[in-house]
Amino acid sequence: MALLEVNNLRVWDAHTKRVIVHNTSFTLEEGKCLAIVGESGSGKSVTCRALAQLNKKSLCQDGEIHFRNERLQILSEKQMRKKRGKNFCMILQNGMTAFDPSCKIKVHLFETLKTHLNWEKKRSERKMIQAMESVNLKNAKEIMNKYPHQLSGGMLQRIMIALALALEPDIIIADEPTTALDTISQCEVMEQLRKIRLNMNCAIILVSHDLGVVRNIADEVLVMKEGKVLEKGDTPSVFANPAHDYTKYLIKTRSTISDNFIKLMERSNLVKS
Ligand SMILES: Nc1ncnc2c1ncn2[C@@H]1O[C@H](COP(=O)(O)OP(=O)(O)OP(=O)(O)O)[C@@H](O)[C@H]1O
Repeated sequence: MALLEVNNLRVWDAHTKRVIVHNTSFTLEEGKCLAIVGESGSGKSVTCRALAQLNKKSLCQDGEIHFRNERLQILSEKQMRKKRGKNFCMILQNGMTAFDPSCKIKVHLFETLKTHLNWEKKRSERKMIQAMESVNLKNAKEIMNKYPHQLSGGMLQRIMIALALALEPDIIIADEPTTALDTISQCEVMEQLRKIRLNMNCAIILVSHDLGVVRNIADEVLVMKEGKVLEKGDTPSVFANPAHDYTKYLIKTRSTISDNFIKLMERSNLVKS
């Protein structure tokens, strides 16, 4: 049984009737990493948000999404809210937008852990210190007392990953989690994601423009263009024998950026053996 099964997912704009995601189907197995690739505007983020039913109200969706055989569309918003965080955890492009700028980091963290796990502050603090240390955030207590603008993009991204560690979700949906980061932080964030997966057997849906990273981390790849799935398959096969010219084009043009990145990972012994 697949952890997540998506059948004929379709998303459209209720006002313009424009279809943004066309009849998309895929499955995600327990503990596996599925990468969604495609150029800007191809519908990757809208697809990810549709899974967690987090698109704007002006976007409608149909099709079927089963999580552990449970059909998500029939759940109420309250039931769905419980699933987000505990079962699905989203790590977004820009950590800054995930946090309320007027609150200290700890407020967001403790509220999230209270909502999903019903933990009291003390327990949340203990768990977050442990999780933050495991993603190389030293002085966790001090960091939690800061406001988002007082921390770097890389730190905020790692805090989101630490929160995911604490929540122990079944699926992490990471939508271009390293876009806003410098190369060193990108490398660290990807490594942390891989660690989470290894240590918690957590499945990952990774949206990335960087085909070098995808090749390195993903078990399966889904190629999207103009809201349609052009190609999907296991990573080595897609890279060795891309069926579509568009996939060939992406592999050719989107892998070079990551050469330095891969070298850096190799140097730090972070590349998958
Ligand atoms: N709330 C919305 N209302 C109407 N159209 C939207 C909305 N959100 C996204 N779109 C449109 O849906 C299409 C797909 O957007 P999406 O953000 O999923 O692309 P993407 O592949 O993730 O791109 P990028 O790589 O740049 O993040 C785009 O044309 C975008 O303008």
